[in-house]
Amino acid sequence: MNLMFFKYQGTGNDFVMIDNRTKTFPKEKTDIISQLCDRHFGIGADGVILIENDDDFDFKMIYYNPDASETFCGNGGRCTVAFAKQLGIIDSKTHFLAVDGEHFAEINNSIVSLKMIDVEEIKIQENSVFAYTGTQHHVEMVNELKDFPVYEKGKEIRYSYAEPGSNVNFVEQLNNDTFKVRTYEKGVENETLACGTGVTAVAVAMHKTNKTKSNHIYLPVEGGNLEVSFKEENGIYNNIFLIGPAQFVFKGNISI
Ligand SMILES: N[C@@H](CCC[C@H](N)C(=O)O)C(=O)O
Repeated sequence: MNLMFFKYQGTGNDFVMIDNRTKTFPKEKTDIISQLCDRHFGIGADGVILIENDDDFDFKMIYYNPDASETFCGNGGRCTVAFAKQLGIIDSKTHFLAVDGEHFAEINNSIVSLKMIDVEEIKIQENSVFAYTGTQHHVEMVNELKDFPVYEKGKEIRYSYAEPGSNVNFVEQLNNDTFKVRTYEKGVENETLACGTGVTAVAVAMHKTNKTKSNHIYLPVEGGNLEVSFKEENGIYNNIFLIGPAQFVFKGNISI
């Protein structure tokens, strides 16, 4: 079968995007997902995203990690909004459905502001924080993040959580509202250049543990700069927005 794909990236977190409104993508063949993401034998990506029709929303986003596990992806969500605009499904504002629920978003000159789910689950642990932001995130502060062994330590911590495990974010505070982040992603099983649900977890974790009083946080990552703004009411974080660039890279056809 010949498959048309679009490649997008958001702060270096890159995705193969497929317009599956015709429902022709063979979802049951999970090895195809890994093949498409393979950087040597496929297109190369941190995940695969399908856009499908939905009766009640502008579209439905389906996200797969390279190991074919399904979850939500923040940068993927931002890229999906840009892709929906390129396909002519939306103009500048949208309301769409994903595995973690509904999302609102707005796109202006390739900058996508994506409303994330409310964060109710924030667990303060001995030297870290765990937060659920559409997927599982461990947040830990370290010194000298530039030289920190993100892959080795991330892999160890990722498997210390019960199935499905957790993504692992290492953080260094740069000033009162700015935190540098490097993330080990489960499902990719490696460090990626950025993680949207990850920086969202970092922003709420830093606020919750009084590392910042700001509700608009700047998050430099390996692939660029992200921002997260939020409101906090009785320990629950709502009106959370993940903000950053989402860019089309190229399109093509691949035989699967
Ligand atoms: N890069 C993503 C997160 C993708 C999902 C993650 N690997 C998981 O399994 O939870 C993001 O931008 O949020």
